[in-house]
Parts: sequence; C-alpha cells; structure tokens
Amino acid sequence: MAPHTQQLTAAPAVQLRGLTRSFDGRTVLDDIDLDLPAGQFTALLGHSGSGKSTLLRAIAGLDHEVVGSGRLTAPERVSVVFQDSRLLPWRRVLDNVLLGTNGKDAAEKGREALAEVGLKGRERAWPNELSGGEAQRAALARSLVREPELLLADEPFGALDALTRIRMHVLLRELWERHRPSVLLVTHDVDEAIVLADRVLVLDRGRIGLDLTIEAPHPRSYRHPLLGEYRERLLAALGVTEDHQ
Ligand SMILES: Nc1ncnc2c1ncn2[C@@H]1O[C@H](COP(=O)(O)OP(=O)(O)OP(=O)(O)O)[C@@H](O)[C@H]1O
Repeated sequence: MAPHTQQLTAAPAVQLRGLTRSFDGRTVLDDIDLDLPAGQFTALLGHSGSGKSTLLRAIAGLDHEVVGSGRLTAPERVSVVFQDSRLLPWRRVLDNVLLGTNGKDAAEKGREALAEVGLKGRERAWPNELSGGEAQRAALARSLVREPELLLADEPFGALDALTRIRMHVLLRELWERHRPSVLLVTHDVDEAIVLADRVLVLDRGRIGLDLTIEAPHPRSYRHPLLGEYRERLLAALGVTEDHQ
C-alpha cells in the first residue's frame, strides 16, 4: 500500500460542519460539511467567484464571521501560501522565511527549507532579485519552516508561466511526500488538480458538488492515460463541454 493511502484512515485534520458564509445577504458557502483526512492532498476546484478562497480563509481561521455560523476544527500549525509570494521587500530571503519563528536552530531550519525548495545560496538575496517562480519557492520555504500540519495554498502557481508551473508542481508534490502535511490546494486549473491531488472537490453554488478520489500513481504527467476520465468528469461538473475547450 502506498504510504499516503495509509494516512487516509487517520482522524480528519479538518472538519467542517454546517459552514455557511454570506456577504451582503448573498450566500457564498451554503451549509458545507467536509472532512479532510490527515495527510491527504486535496484540491479544490471551482469557477471564479464560487467561494474557493472564502472556504480556504475560513479553514485558515482568517474569517471569524464564518466560524460563528458552523463548526470548524483545524490543526494548530497551519501555513498559507497565496498567488503572490507576500515576501516583505525590505527583508532578505532568509529573514522572510524566518519571520515569526524563533528558537536557536531557527536559522538552520530556514536554510534547510530554502535548500529544499532549490534556493540554496539565495539566502541573502532581496525579494526583488527573485523571479516569480523563485519568490513562490521562498514562500513555500516560509510555510515549511513552520512544520505545518495543514498547508493551505490559494492558487499558488496562478501567476507563473506554464513551464515554471510544471516545475513547481513537481516541487510541491515532493515536499508533500517528504513532510506529509494535509494539503488543500485551491485552483481553477483542472489539470493542476488531477496531476497533484489524490482527491478533488468541486465547489458549485455554495456546496461541494463533486468529491472525486484520483487513483493514479505518482508522478503523474498531464498525458497520463488514467487522467482523461477524471478530467472529463471534473469538466462536466464545472459545466465545461468539449466545445468550450
Ligand atoms: N470580503 C468580502 N466582501 C464581500 N464579498 C466578498 C468578500 N469576499 C468574497 N466575496 C464574494 O464572495 C464570492 C466568492 O469569492 P471568492 O474569492 O471566495 O471566490 P473564488 O472562487 O476564490 O474566486 P477566484 O477563483 O476568482 O479567486 C465572490 O462573489 C466575492 O465577490
């Protein structure tokens, strides 16, 4: 049995019950129940405006209004990565990674995390000296150094060119294999979801419209023959027909 399959039986890292969120009387999340098992790599797909970021923010504990309406259980150590690296421009790369950490071995861990994401030697660089892909690598290092039980990623590769995105997919999956946090990756890219995740959720009209387990060995390429059927099911759930592609 693959190691990640074993972890699916573990207690859920995230439990949502009856989660509802409205803005100005408009319901964006409608009574959502969801369990994310510990150590699972899940992707959340949905059209623009379907509420993906709202759901992620709720799980991250960044939206206090939503928590009041339902029940949310999430781990203590949560890291969030966004589309924009959010590095502080006035701090060098290593100092960005270390922000908010402490302990005498923090700097060493920061260096190790930068080496893991392929930024060894760039510790003293300024954020504006990094490419977009490198900045996202640094953002991943910053999230890793906190040893998160849950990694929430909101379209982390959305602003990158296609080739860089593929390299980042490989990196993210490798990091997940090594550290095994629970991951929730928000994306509107169906291929990104099925190449990376073992479970893909589709958010539609405030509900989880489709909850699909992807059973194909890793590493997966976009052309993996097993992925075609999953792609079609997800596109159908998103209301995208072949004619639209
Ligand atoms: N703070 C807010 N105030 C008012 N409306 C909001 C707020 N945050 C989100 N919304 C609305 O909630 C809906 C869902 O937004 P959300 O950002 O969660 O969607 P999304 O699926 O992440 O979209 P995208 O893929 O474009 O990032 C949108 O209609 C948005 O305008």
